[in-house]
Amino acid sequence: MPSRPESDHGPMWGPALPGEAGAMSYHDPARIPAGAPERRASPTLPSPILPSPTLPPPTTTSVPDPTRDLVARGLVMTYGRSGASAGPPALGGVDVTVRAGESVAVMGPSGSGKTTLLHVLAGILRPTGGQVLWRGRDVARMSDRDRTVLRRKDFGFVFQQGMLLPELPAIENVALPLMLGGVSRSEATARAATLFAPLGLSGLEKRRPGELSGGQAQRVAIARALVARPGVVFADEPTGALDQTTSAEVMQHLTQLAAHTGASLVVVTHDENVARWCHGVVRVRDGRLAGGSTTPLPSGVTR
Ligand SMILES: Nc1ncnc2c1ncn2[C@@H]1O[C@H](COP(=O)(O)OP(=O)(O)OP(=O)(O)O)[C@@H](O)[C@H]1O
Repeated sequence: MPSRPESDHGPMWGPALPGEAGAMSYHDPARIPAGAPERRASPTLPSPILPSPTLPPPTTTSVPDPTRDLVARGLVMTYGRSGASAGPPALGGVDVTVRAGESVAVMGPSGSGKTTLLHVLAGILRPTGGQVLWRGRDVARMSDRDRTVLRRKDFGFVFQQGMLLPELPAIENVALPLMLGGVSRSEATARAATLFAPLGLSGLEKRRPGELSGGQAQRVAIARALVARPGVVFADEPTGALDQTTSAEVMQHLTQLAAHTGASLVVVTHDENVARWCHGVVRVRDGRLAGGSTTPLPSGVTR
């Protein structure tokens, strides 16, 4: 059994090592330190839609690795002008680590800062303070142009309504991120086509988004988010417009395809049934992690 060092680094995203003396169990809420992401039991998977992931299982080390993981420290986000007219911060000092290849659900009441956190992690919003470390770079300090390139190359996105381009057939919606990255139309379309069968979308390649059901459209959006093999997929209420059964199917496809390609996953959701599909849960209240503790920086990383 691999050894897990006694951790002074707070949240650990590696799977609990059952039976190991002193190992933190993510399945026992009483043993989770304040502010640490909860570790979730795996949902019972129906029969797999995709082949099993061929990549190594998620890391079991406890110290975040900013060269592989998405590591955010001390995130502060205040909308509007600074000074007296500024409202309370939407994020008031949040630390989150999303380990390579793992999935995390972000939960919390309406207005607690979930979407703001997702947008800051994904480089859509520049935070007022703090760091977002991704593959050795601080996303928060990149130029607008570099963040645009980063979002296109390294990140994928799924939104509540899919946000597919209504005038394009499904296959072209999926191929689009590749074409924007310089891949030829024929190769992009061929690569996009390989995702339709695993996602249960065979035969729907030429349909326009308006001719798809909500669940089918979200599966097309999942294909589009993952076709360029991003390092992280960000999903904001990806099942918010779906019924429970369709929602479970979409989450199964999303988590399986992410695992198959090795992508990490950040899912904002109000739904505990959606969060069950993720390795861990971060709870946000009033712009802070519920419990309020912060995670020390990994060694070698400075604020
Ligand atoms: N563009 C904006 N300008 C000003 N304030 C904003 C903006 N976007 C969000 N806020 C405020 O920031 C806080 C957090 O909003 P956010 O959308 O992140 O919450 P949320 O948890 O995602 O909410 P919901 O679950 O309702 O979508 C709220 O008080 C909100 O009013």
